[in-house]
Amino acid sequence: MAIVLGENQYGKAENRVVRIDRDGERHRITDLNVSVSLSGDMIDTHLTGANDKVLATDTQKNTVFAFAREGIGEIEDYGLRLARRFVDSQPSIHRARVRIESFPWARLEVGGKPAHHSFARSGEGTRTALITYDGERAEVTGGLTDLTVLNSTDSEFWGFPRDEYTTLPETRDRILATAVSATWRFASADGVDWGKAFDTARASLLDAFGGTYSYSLQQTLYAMGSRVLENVPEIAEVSLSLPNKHHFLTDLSAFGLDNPGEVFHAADRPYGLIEGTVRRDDS
Ligand SMILES: O=c1[nH]c(=O)c2[nH]c(=O)[nH]c2[nH]1
Repeated sequence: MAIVLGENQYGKAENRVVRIDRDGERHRITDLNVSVSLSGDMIDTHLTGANDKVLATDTQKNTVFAFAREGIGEIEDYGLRLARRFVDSQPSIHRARVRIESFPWARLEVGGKPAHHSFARSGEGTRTALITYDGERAEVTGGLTDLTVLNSTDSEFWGFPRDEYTTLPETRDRILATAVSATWRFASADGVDWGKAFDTARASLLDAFGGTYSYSLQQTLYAMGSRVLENVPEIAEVSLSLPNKHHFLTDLSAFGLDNPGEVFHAADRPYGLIEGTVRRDDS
C-alpha cells in the first residue's frame, strides 16, 4: 500500500492587527484580522520532519505586523504585498493566500463635533479580501460579511409546490431580512481603485436589496449580484450567501387579539440559506 501526502497548507491564522494613523490630532483606525496560508514544497517537512523549507508561522506573523508599520492602505494592496513577499522571498513557498477582514469603526460625535480619537464599532458590515499569489499570477477577491438588512414590506412568497409536508402559507406581504455575505472576484489585480470598487459594490448591494420588489430571496440575490456587475466593471463575478432571517407573524388569538401584520417572532434557526454566483457571460 502506497501512502502519499495530499493537499496541504500552513500559516498563521487570525493575526489581529490594529494601526492608528495620525493626522495631527485626528486619528484614523484600521482594525484587521489577517490570516496567512502558504503551500509549496513541503513533502520532506511532513515525511521526515526537516524544517529547512518551513517559513515559521511566527515569522509570518511578524511580517504581517512589520508590513503594517510601513502603512496598510487598502486591504487588497496590503494583502498583495504580503502574498508577494512570502512567495518571492522563499523558494520553497509556491503559493500564498492572505485572507483579511477589516472591522468598521465609526467616529463618535463628542460635544456635537466629530471626535479626534473616539470611535464605536459600527454595524455596517465587515470588509473582506482574499489574495492568492503563485509567483506569477495574483488573484484578488473582495467582499463583505455581516451586513444585516431588512425590508418591512415589498416581499412576497407564493406559487411554490405544495406536497404532504407543506405547511407554509403563501404570503403577499412579508418581512425580508438577511445578513449579507458577498465575495467578488476582480478580473485583474492591477490598476483597480480598491476603495472605490468596495464602496460602489456595497452601495449597489444595498440599493438592489432595498429597491427590488421581491418574490423570493433568490430573485433578490440575482438583483444584488447583477447590480454590482453593472456598476463595477473590474469585477468579473459576485457570490452571495444570504440567510433568510425569518420573521413569523405571531398568533395572538389565544389572548383575543388580532395581528394585522404588526407583531413578529424573529426566529433564529433554522434559517433558509440562499446562495448563488452571478457572473458576466462573455461567451
Ligand atoms: O425567499 C424565499 N425563498 C425560498 O426558497 C423559501 N423557502 C421558504 O420556506 N421560504 C422561502 N423564501
